[in-house]
Amino acid sequence: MKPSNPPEIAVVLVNLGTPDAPTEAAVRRYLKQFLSDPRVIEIPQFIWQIILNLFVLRSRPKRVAHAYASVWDGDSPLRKITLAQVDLLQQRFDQQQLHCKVSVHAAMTYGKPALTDVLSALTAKKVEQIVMLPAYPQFSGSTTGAVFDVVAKWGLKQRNLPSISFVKDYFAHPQYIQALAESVKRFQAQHGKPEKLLLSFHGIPEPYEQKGDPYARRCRCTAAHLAQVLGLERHEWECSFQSRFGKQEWVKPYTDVTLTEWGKQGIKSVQVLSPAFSADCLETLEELAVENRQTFQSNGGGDYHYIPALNVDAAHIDLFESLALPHVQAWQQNLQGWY
Ligand SMILES: C=CC1=C(C)c2cc3[nH]c(cc4nc(cc5[nH]c(cc1n2)c(C)c5CCC(=O)O)C(CCC(=O)O)=C4C)c(C)c3C=C
Ligand SMILES: [Fe+2]
Ligand SMILES: [Fe+2]
Repeated sequence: MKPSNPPEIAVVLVNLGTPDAPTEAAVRRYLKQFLSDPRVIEIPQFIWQIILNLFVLRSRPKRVAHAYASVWDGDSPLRKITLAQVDLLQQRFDQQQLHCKVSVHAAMTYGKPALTDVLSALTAKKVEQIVMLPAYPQFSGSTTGAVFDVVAKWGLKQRNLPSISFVKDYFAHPQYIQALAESVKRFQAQHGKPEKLLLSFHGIPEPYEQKGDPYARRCRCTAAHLAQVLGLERHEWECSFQSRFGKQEWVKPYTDVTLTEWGKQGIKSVQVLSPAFSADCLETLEELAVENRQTFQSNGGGDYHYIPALNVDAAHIDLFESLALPHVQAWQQNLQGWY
């Protein structure tokens, strides 16, 4: 028997997550959830939970809440931009000649809108085809892997499961590289070409890479593709890693160390792009745009500019559409007998 309504396909754009408010209490709640994920912190949980609760969650939330307050724009930039991306992607699917209804949703691995709530709401609406689009250009177990985990854990509690497909990542997708290149060219048309372009990616602990996480290799690959499309000589750009957390070694070179060295060398102008972030957030608007400027300039460096993330650029939404559309079309084929 056919269902009375035509089937609906859902696309879920997932990002990391962010606190509900720029307050110490909200940041503590968010960090507790985020940093309790064994995908993020690979220390045995019984030891880590003691360190987390006795030390990290006592000292870090106050400082980090202050940083969030400095970038808060009525809401967390990460959530605001993700919601805007979803609206634009919905408009794209509304314009497609498809037989099924396609609905686009925002979700976060930690915080709100919670991915588990989005999945439950979709199944309550009898949506049986879901395309997961984690907005991480470079796969890492600590980010995209964590999205898989949330979906799998949610699935453990469901008697009737939807069909779910995943976009793994898009670190060398020509539309992604082209969108980054165009954003750099647009920025440089206004601000001129710098002596150095720094491609600064969020880091991961070095042992994660040694154990097989492909993230840092994919970042280096994105950087090399982008430099090639921009026609840069090797001395004109560098790839580095930022946002270290904890005491262990992270993948290198470090962004702050690179900027310190460049400052000391008297580099006159630097532009920084952060291709791992699909939306501007604390790590770009505060750490890159403010903290690292200070690091570079206090060490003798000159002009410093942060180039915004792809955010709601039309080329970025085009890319999301290209990534999700083949999955939507495949589901539509499967559903053909239903309408
Ligand atoms: C071991 C800790 C961490 C790993 C591994 C890690 C990987 C990782 N994170 C992102 C993207 C984002 N991270 C953000 C914030 C953030 N990241 C960590 C720690 C690790 N990240 C912390 C503790 C925080 C919170 C802020 C702080 O306390 O310093 C954000 C921003 C969220 C926001 O609200 O704006 C993003 C986005 C990637 C891509 C990644 C590895 C691939
Ligand atoms: Fe992070
Ligand atoms: Fe940071």
